[in-house]
Amino acid sequence: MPLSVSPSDDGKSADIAAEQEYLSLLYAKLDTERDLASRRLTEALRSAGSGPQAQAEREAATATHSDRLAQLSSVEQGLCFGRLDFAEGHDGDSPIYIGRLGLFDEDDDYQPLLIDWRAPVSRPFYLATAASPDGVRRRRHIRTLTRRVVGVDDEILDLGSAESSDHLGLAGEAALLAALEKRRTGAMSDIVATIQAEQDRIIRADLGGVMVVQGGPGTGKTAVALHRAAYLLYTYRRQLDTRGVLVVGPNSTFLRYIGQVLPSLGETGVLLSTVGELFPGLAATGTDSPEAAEVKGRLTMVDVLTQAVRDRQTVPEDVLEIEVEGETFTLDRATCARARERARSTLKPHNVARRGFVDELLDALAAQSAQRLESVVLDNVPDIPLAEDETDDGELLDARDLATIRQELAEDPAVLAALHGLWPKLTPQELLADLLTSPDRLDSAASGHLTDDERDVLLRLPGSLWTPADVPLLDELAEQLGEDDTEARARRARREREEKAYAEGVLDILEQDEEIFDEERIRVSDVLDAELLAERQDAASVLTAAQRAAQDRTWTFGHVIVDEAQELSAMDWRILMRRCPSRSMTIVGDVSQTGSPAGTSSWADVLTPYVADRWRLRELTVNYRTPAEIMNLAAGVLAEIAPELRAPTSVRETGTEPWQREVARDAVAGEARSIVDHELAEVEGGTVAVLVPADLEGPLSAELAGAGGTTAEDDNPRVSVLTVDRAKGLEFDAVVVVAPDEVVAESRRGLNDLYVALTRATKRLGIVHTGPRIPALSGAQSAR
Ligand SMILES: Nc1ncnc2c1ncn2[C@@H]1O[C@H](COP(=O)(O)OP(=O)(O)OP(=O)(O)O)[C@@H](O)[C@H]1O
Repeated sequence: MPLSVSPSDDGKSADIAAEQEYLSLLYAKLDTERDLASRRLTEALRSAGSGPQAQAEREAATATHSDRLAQLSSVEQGLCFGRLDFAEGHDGDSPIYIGRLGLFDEDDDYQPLLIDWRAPVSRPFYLATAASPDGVRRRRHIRTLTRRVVGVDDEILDLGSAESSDHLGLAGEAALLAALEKRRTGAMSDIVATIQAEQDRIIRADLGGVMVVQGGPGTGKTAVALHRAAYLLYTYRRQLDTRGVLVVGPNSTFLRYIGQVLPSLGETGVLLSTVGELFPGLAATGTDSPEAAEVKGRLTMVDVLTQAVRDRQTVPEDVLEIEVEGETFTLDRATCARARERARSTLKPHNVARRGFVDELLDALAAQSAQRLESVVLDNVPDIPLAEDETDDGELLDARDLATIRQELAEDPAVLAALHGLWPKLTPQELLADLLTSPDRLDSAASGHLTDDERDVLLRLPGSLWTPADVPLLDELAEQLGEDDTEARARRARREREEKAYAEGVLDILEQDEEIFDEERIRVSDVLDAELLAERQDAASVLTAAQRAAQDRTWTFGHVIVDEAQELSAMDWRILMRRCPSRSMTIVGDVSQTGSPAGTSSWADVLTPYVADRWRLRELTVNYRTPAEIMNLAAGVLAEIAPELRAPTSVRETGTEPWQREVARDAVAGEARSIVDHELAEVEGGTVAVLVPADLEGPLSAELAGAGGTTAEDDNPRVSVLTVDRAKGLEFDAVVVVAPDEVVAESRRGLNDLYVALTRATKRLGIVHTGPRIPALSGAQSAR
């Protein structure tokens, strides 16, 4: 039975007063820590000293203190939210307080005043039950508003209460229900005070390997994924600080929605990104037709791109003539084909293998030039008898002369143009734009891989915007094309040599100091060598791993978390796997909510190519968002999508049934405002979403402009008009689904989009039919 909401007991004034005293002490401590961090930051910014060492130290200190300051400021709201009291005889009888970060008392041997929710000792707060109390006698949720305690909710964990406990096994029911009943603001909140046991086990799972979290709508997958990022950064700080954590979401609306959760947990070292943003310097602002996106997402595109690259490595039909300063040089087909074969056989990427191809053809041209020079000389110089000690090797030009000739040819514009024509140096953007705008190139590359119709959907006009589905293709090409970085590498090696020499100098100075003061001490060089020191200096850069990663296509992350993972195409998975060679990943999603035609309905299908069967599955089964009345209706739709799947169990009921009514298609826009105003009044300041088929989005957005006081610039609007794909992962207090038959008809995956639409509401759901009714929705009550 789902729970009903009952007003929590705020009458425990003595308890509240006692907790207030402790909370005030914690905030006083927080203020002291903040002052300290702020003073240290000011000192670091003012610190004198020039030279690379002083500068690196200043930057590192500035970064450390400003991070600390940001962390201390981010925990202002809800600093402490829990307390555990232990049974007699349990080691450490005194209660512990649990909060957003750890605070310690320096004057009392660093006794903990507040324990970070991620620390192992906090765990019983989330896991202890009456049946398995783990030494806990009482779990107390402390509710606060700004710095004031406004209520406490206690659970006594003894066997007597075990029998009466709810079958969902919820921890801290009163606090949980209070959190779930809150009006939605349009931005996701953290759940740190009310994480449930099945969620906690996922959040704290080991770092390594691939873990898939499958769960129905509203089971907290997104919340769990974000708290897991915070947990991993806390627990594996050293490992993850340098490589960072990547959280991938389906679109920028979703990323905005979840954007505040990690900062509110004091974590800023995470890169939030869509797949479409993973190619630095490129904005994928265009949109593909669903058909084009689906074709671009197929794995076979790797073969198409491989062929497209090979097609750019050409040889002349017969003989290529090159005019250099009035003389004609030639490259015949056989010479070029030989050079191409040898370059390809190195298996190096196109731009790197090009060097070998060019070298070989330059040799051929230089040999022609040398031959000509020699015959000119021989034709014009009379035979001179050799001296006794001379031999005739038949060569008039030595190696240096040949090198000069070759160099001159290599710089000649006509030669450069000819070599470029045969094997051009290419960027991914150049190649893909050429491919998608040229029917001939596309025909050649896609032959044997795509049908004519599939090729046609890929073709586009020159100058078209890049789309998110192009990004994995560009990334693939970046790998296949490579970069001829010979010069950049030489520069880097030079810089590294200089840094190492400098670091050796620093070590020498330190060692001299040590010799003077203490001959017995371990030497610096025993624990630190010059290479390590040089590396540290580099790592001391002020940029966080997430910031550096955002600028570097080849960056690999310490851990990757993928949300709404069911939507990703096979090509999306390729780019993500490339960013995470360690395969330390958390993948969350729901295969019954897949909307994208390129997405998946099987985790095994997408993962097997990368990790075979070495991935573990965890499931979430309780729906925290959608009340039972709405979920009952949605469950009918799920039964038609996948009869073998069970809808998650709703944690609460509201007593409000979903409503439905009919409105003529051409009257919907006219009726929209009164429907929305009614819903706004019902949710008393909460949010309302109108979910529509694509061609009603424009008219209804225009009609509802300004509804609920929403302006076009609002990041968190009170009223949103959205197609279902854009509402994925989001939630609203009231949802109105307009023209469900059209939503189903335009979805390439049948009823999945409708299932997503029905499960976005936290309180109220309405359905406006403009056409034939969908049988699975017959359970909704008729209204007005
Ligand atoms: N333990 C919890 N305590 C309080 N709120 C929770 C808890 N777990 C989940 N929620 C809330 O339930 C709602 C749904 O969570 P979330 O969006 O993470 O679900 P989801 O599984 O990602 O849903 P969907 O697949 O439908 O997008 C959110 O408002 C979230 O804050």
